[in-house]
Amino acid sequence: MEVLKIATAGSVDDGKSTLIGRILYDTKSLTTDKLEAIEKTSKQRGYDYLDFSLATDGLVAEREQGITIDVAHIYFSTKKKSYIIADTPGHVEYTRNMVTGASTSQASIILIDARKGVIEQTNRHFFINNLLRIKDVVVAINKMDLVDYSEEVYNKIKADFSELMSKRDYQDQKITFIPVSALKGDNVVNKSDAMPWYEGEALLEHLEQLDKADIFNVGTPRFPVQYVIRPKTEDFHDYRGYAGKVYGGDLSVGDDIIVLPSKTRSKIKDIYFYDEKYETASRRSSVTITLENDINVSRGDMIVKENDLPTIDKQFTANVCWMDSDQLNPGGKYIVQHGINKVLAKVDRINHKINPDYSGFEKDVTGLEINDIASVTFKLNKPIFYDQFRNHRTNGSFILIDPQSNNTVGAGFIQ
Ligand SMILES: Nc1nc2c(ncn2[C@@H]2O[C@H](COP(=O)(O)OP(=O)(O)OP(=O)(O)O)[C@@H](O)[C@H]2O)c(=O)[nH]1
Repeated sequence: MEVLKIATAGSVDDGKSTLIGRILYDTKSLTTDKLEAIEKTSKQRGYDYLDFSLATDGLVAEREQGITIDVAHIYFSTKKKSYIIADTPGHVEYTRNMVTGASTSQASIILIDARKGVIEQTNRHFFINNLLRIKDVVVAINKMDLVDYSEEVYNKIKADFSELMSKRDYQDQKITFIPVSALKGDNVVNKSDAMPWYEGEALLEHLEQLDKADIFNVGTPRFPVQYVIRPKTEDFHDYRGYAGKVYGGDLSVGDDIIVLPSKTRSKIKDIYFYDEKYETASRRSSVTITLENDINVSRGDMIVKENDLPTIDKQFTANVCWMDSDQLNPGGKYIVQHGINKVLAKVDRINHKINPDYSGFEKDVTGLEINDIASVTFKLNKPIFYDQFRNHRTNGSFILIDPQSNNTVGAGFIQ
């Protein structure tokens, strides 16, 4: 079943927990004991409604105590899709968590409290959605019940948000505005009668009809070889299979390919999934490939289509989100982990720091602090095969590892 990962980030009390709880409740994804606990606690607190924010309370409590949870993941399914909601707090000190949550998401929900409208955190959240090329963004204007379901309020927020949209550099992003009340359930899973002026879909209806082709970057296939399979048995004497996952596009039997870095040419002979043969390996599937020619392919090599090569270089510039309490400085040495390859890299220069609220750039920066986002140029001690992040999310991104502590200290998106 298709899996859709959605990033959410919001500021305190805009109703994110209630919205997620409402989705879980209306899709019947809550367990009976959880539901009973919500009913009981809501009653004890004297509410005449169910407090759905309690559905994600366990996660919230953990986060407040500072235990383990950086990004909480919530799972539910409908008949059509499986969903993963990556839930992060929206404050500036959580920028790195937002980046982590959003970097693997295909869609995102930006929540706005109808009474407050567009606030600073809305800017930051939208900026990260742009930086990470999230294709489908839902702007959910919540608490509509508290503004008398007013079309005027909705239109004003929509107009303010559209001003933000004029600042973004990623124009392919689809933005959908939905007026909701998470508490009352208006336009969350079910379409509401309270806002007859709104002609669009309810939030979940919108997510349900998102087409794979629209939200995933489909195009250029990249196949990093994770493992070379050479069974030394009589039956499979000449067998050499290359196991890995196809990223970004499909590969088919008969495709003319090139193996990097050797640039040897061949053709795809067979594609196996377990012991079944397939004509095509679609994007994100894990398969074993065999080639027509007997050539030398090792773990860490990449199989790509002949007419569609990535950049092969020892230098690149990337937008980096710095995640460590020690500064990143020019001259600093880190390990770039790009796919399964690890290469030693040196920070050549910090080009500029980017203010994540769309207030511009800062030049002449001497170091990056935790949660900073900046354009950084790296020099590597051997070439890697990369794409621009805008064209290929997997092959255009990497993590930075501190060679001493082995900690992940940053995430990067190649420009
Ligand atoms: N009237 C009304 N109240 C809402 C709505 N959505 C949320 N609330 C209330 O707003 C308050 C905050 O909601 P939460 O869901 O806890 O907000 P949150 O954004 O998850 O807050 P944090 O977890 O603290 O970040 C609660 O009292 C909710 O009952 C809504 O659509 N209408």
